[in-house]
Amino acid sequence: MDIQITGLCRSFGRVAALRGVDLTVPGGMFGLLGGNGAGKTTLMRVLAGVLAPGAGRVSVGGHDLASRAGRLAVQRRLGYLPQDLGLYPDLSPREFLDYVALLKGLDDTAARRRQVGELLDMVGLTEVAGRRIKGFSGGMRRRVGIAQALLGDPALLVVDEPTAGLDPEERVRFRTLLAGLAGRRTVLLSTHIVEDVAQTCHDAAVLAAGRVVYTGSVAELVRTGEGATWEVRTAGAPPTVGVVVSAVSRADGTVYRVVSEVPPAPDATPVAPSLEDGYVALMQRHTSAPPSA
Ligand SMILES: Nc1ncnc2c1ncn2[C@@H]1O[C@H](COP(=O)(O)OP(=O)(O)OP(=O)(O)O)[C@@H](O)[C@H]1O
Repeated sequence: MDIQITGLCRSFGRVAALRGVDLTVPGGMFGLLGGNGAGKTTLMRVLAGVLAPGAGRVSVGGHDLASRAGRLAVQRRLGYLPQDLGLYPDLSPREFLDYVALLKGLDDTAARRRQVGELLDMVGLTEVAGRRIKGFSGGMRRRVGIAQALLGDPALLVVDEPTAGLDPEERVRFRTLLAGLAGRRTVLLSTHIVEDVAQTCHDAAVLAAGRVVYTGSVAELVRTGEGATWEVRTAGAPPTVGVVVSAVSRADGTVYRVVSEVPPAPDATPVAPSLEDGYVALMQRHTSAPPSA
């Protein structure tokens, strides 16, 4: 289910959260990156029909979100995992999913139970399906969250910061689960964890201050860091030019990885960029460019 967004604006009082977003999401798994306050959650909430769009046009699977009929049509085919999904701690995942399925209008008891069972299986919670959610780890709770979003087999899955706060093992497991879901549906993954996008998405967009500053392939975003990623070995002070993205301390000094348009030190060595380097280079160029109207 493709998404076409043109000139989308959305404000909260005097705060302009989205300031003319133009974006096309073709399908498959698509990453939406951006720092705190960039507008990611606002965009997700507009797409999920939780917030009405301000100015601009948003079309999802050919349905225009400006009309109530369009929003309803999209909501029927959309699953949403918000950043702060409230789970009922005293329910088991089976009870919780059954409850959400009822709210979503799955009235046929046998079909509902079958679907809940299949989803519990898909997210790897069958063995704990009868236990109370309150004893679950962060990763298990997110898996309950993704299962509720998948009720009704939506063609579009909108997932907001799903791996924040998870330990590395849970994070890897959760993002692999998401990537597997993208086979036959569109998954829009909003995150500020660059590595999650690097490992799961072919295409991505970057939001900054309510605008799209990059949209295209992840490989191309990595290339933004080419010629601007360096290593500096020193026993002295850290480089003051560019952005230090990592510092590995060793017995003979520290190796700094630096993103900078110019060599950050006379003996700096150019290195191949990662997605994080490309992202930092993009943000650097964006913030040093004169503001557009
Ligand atoms: N309900 C609201 N009322 C007032 N301001 C809001 C509201 N929601 C978002 N904002 C503001 O809009 C801007 C964009 O916020 P948003 O939550 O969309 O960004 P984000 O990219 O998701 O950030 P984060 O990664 O921190 O969640 C911020 O300045 C935020 O303070």
